[in-house]
Amino acid sequence: MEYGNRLVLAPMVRVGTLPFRLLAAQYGADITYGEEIIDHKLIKCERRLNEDIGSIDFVEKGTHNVVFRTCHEEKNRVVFQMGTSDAQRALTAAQIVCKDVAAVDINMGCPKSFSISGGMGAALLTRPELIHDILTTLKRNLDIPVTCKIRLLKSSQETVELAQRIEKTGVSALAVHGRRIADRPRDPAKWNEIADIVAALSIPVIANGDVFEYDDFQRIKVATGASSVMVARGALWNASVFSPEGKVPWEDVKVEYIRKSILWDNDIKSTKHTLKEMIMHHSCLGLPEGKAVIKSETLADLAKLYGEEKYYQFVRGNRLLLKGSW
Ligand SMILES: Cc1cc2nc3c(=O)[nH]c(=O)nc-3n(C[C@H](O)[C@H](O)[C@H](O)COP(=O)(O)O)c2cc1C
Repeated sequence: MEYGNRLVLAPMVRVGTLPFRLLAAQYGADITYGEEIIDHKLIKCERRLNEDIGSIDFVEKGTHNVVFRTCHEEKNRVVFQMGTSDAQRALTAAQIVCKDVAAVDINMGCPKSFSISGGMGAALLTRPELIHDILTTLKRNLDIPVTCKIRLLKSSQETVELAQRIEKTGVSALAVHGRRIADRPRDPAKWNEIADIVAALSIPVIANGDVFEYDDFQRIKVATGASSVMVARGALWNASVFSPEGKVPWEDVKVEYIRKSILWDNDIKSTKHTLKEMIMHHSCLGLPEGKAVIKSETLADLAKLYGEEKYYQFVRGNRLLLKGSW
């Protein structure tokens, strides 16, 4: 996997499932991260080939609960992001998916109490020995690239020192979200502090924070010196942000996303969540469209709401025929 000069879809919980990753790739994303999945959860899963839709599913044993779904088409660009606080457990989990993904990334930036109380996400930032243990264990035992994603520490110097320690573990790249743990999404990302890290490291740094337009890719590259850029909210609100030809209207992106959700039989909760985020940004959930999305219980309901019943029926009726084109 090449980490230089890439446009990257950021990991996003409940958003970054297979249809959204394929959507971002269709518009130009080179690397697409999956949503963070906790190691404990993955360890309970078994790999199943889903003959009906042509996907590879990691399903909680004894259930039909799909924890991670991928497909052959994205094998060379999908990054599995994991939440962990333990090297051995992280390895056991990574070994379950490593043959079906392009790379494994460890989330070291999540500030949510769920992550912190479990010693995961941003909690790792204060434990460099544990970071070292996790990354070197994965690196030694996996044949695919290992990376991690961090936030900024209190001072630029502290972040640079940590980044240098991370580089020494042999990771292939480092993604840096240019905010501190206590910062809110509305606080501006500190591109200048990402620049300090880029200057101090030899491995590719993936700059992340406040990219909303295609032109911002160039702006953040110039400001940070990073050649690769990661986008979260800009992509969530309009996945065509990756397109050099400029954005297409968000309504069109939305319908394309619904079609992909139908095609890949996405978890309705994920599809609804993603649609709600789009609608909240561009319109208002209190209007009829938002209310109808909230009320929808199945992909069939959403297909009906957006006039995609024919497509829904076509996909249901032609699964076997379509498989050849996946
Ligand atoms: C809906 C949503 C879900 C997110 N989930 C994750 C996640 O699973 N793992 C992670 O490392 N960061 C997660 N983040 C943080 C983003 O990956 C990214 O670092 C942050 O939003 C800053 O990028 P942006 O300014 O382009 O939004 C999430 C962000 C959003 C908006």
